[in-house]
Amino acid sequence: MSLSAGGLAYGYPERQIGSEIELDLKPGEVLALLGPNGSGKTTLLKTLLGLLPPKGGVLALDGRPLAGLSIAERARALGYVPQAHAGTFAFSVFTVVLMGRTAHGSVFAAPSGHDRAIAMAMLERLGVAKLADRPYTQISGGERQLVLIARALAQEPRYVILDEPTASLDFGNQGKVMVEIRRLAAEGLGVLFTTHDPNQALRYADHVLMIRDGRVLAAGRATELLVPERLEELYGVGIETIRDGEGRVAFLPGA
Ligand SMILES: Nc1ncnc2c1ncn2[C@@H]1O[C@H](COP(=O)(O)OP(=O)(O)OP(=O)(O)O)[C@@H](O)[C@H]1O
Repeated sequence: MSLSAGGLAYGYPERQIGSEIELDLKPGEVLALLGPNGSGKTTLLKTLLGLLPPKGGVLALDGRPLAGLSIAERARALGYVPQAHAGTFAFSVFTVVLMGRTAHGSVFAAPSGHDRAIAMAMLERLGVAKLADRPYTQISGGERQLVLIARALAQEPRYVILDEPTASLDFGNQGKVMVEIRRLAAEGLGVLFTTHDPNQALRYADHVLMIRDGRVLAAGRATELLVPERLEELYGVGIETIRDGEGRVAFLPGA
């Protein structure tokens, strides 16, 4: 069981962004994807989700080629939390989360009581149940991010893919979301997230995939890969390492 890519080339119709990507995300595991701006992280996520067709190589979900799965099968397996943008339509927050349930029913069927209960439970889990009746267009960027996570979880997927899930969150909510990510893995989901913060990857991810210019720079266990030399190579800046008395480290950019 895994979400895997082998020799994957990916990009847009007119433009290849990355190639030779090897990736294997197992249930119960957290994988952090790190790379400089424009290195191809979001495009890779969209390819793993089946939103962009691969330009080469193999993509498989639990051993089956991703391209052979129906949209509904994919939606039941893979939850996606995109970077939060202001919505166009003033659906209520509750309706946005309820949309995550369409993966489990007919697009035309009315949501069941069970669907509504799950949507509300996920809003509560993310601490935003009080926003349920508010228009999605009239909540803050950070609140939108939490609502999008609730929507992905309402899908009850086996894998969750999050694009910079903490980018617009305050310090407290960053911690809350990262703890939630660990909790999802403990419940058996495979979790893949992108981040610009190596400290977050070190603290919350089991494995790390570093990409630069669409190529794998390094892949492996977070504790082994997240060292200053490697981060300097990835980001092209000096890195300062802070250590506490118990051997824990944190990194600061621009040393
Ligand atoms: N729709 C598109 N068509 C063509 N090229 C695109 C498109 N969207 C993004 N790109 C290009 O693809 C490359 C990778 O972009 P991508 O968004 O995947 O990077 P990223 O690593 O997620 O960046 P960031 O950390 O800044 O969010 C960039 O050069 C970008 O300009």
